[in-house]
Amino acid sequence: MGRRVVALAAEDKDIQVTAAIDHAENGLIGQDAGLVAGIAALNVPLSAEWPGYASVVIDFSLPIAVDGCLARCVAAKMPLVIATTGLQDSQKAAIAEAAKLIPVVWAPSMSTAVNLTMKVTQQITETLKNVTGGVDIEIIERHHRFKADAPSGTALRFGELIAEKMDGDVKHVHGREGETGQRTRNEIGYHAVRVGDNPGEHTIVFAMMGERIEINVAASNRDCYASGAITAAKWLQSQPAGLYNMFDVLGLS
Ligand SMILES: NC(=O)C1=CN([C@@H]2O[C@H](COP(=O)(O)OP(=O)(O)OC[C@H]3O[C@@H](n4cnc5c(N)ncnc54)[C@H](OP(=O)(O)O)[C@@H]3O)[C@@H](O)[C@H]2O)C=CC1
Ligand SMILES: O=C(O)C1=N[C@H](C(=O)O)C[C@H](O)C1
Repeated sequence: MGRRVVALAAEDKDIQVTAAIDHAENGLIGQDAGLVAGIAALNVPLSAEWPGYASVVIDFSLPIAVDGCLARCVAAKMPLVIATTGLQDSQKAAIAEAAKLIPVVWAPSMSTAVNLTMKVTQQITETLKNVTGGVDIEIIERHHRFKADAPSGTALRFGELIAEKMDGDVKHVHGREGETGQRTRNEIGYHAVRVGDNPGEHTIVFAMMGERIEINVAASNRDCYASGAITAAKWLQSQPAGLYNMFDVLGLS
């Protein structure tokens, strides 16, 4: 993702890429970030050192890197867009604390299509939750074989948003195996598929007795996430300290 963010940001006349950060052991440290991204040289070396200041920071990394990134941004008062998924609850709490001091956009999917689909699935849930015979809601996500976390942050967010619209306690069930017994009413099932180079696909199934709806939202490539993060970064620069998500950025709140 870092490569695509650099490449798309470099094409944007309103953006100057001033730093590209990775960890010190990365074999590409010292090489030009533009060349690493497959575009012309930017005269910005990929570095493990943070700049003193940048007007906004975009983080696509690993959970282990997020705490340090957050600390740097708070110390230098830099607005931060966090796209990394698979975070621990303690890290989510740290993000909320940091957002009291700096503006933060945090979202498991920067894609416009995904965020719109989240709204649609909430609407469907509200309409179907008390349908005669009941509705079973399951979330199937597909991603590339390199993905390190499961289920995807986006699938979990779909589940949270859908659960907000259901009545009573919701049980989140991750995969099924063995003598599971019959499906209970108030559960949401999650299924993580890892295949080839899939850039991200989510299918939300609303199944009733006799008919069903399946909503599928799929990326053709990863640029929807990179350009969404860039849109978020531009928007964030004029916001006060606070915790925002892509609904806020896209005007869907
Ligand atoms: N919100 C969204 O829309 C999207 C979110 N994501 C999420 O973004 C994250 C990154 O995805 P992706 O680019 O595919 O993953 P990659 O593993 O390809 O990239 C992660 C990068 O972070 C680097 N890194 C590791 N540790 C550190 C550190 N301490 N400081 C700085 N950089 C570090 C890695 O370096 P090295 O390879 O040397 O370890 C690597 O270059 C994932 O959590 C993914 O789920 C992805 C797409 C969209
Ligand atoms: O790792 C990925 O590739 C993606 N991760 C995000 C997630 O976990 O939801 C977003 C997108 O689906 C791509």
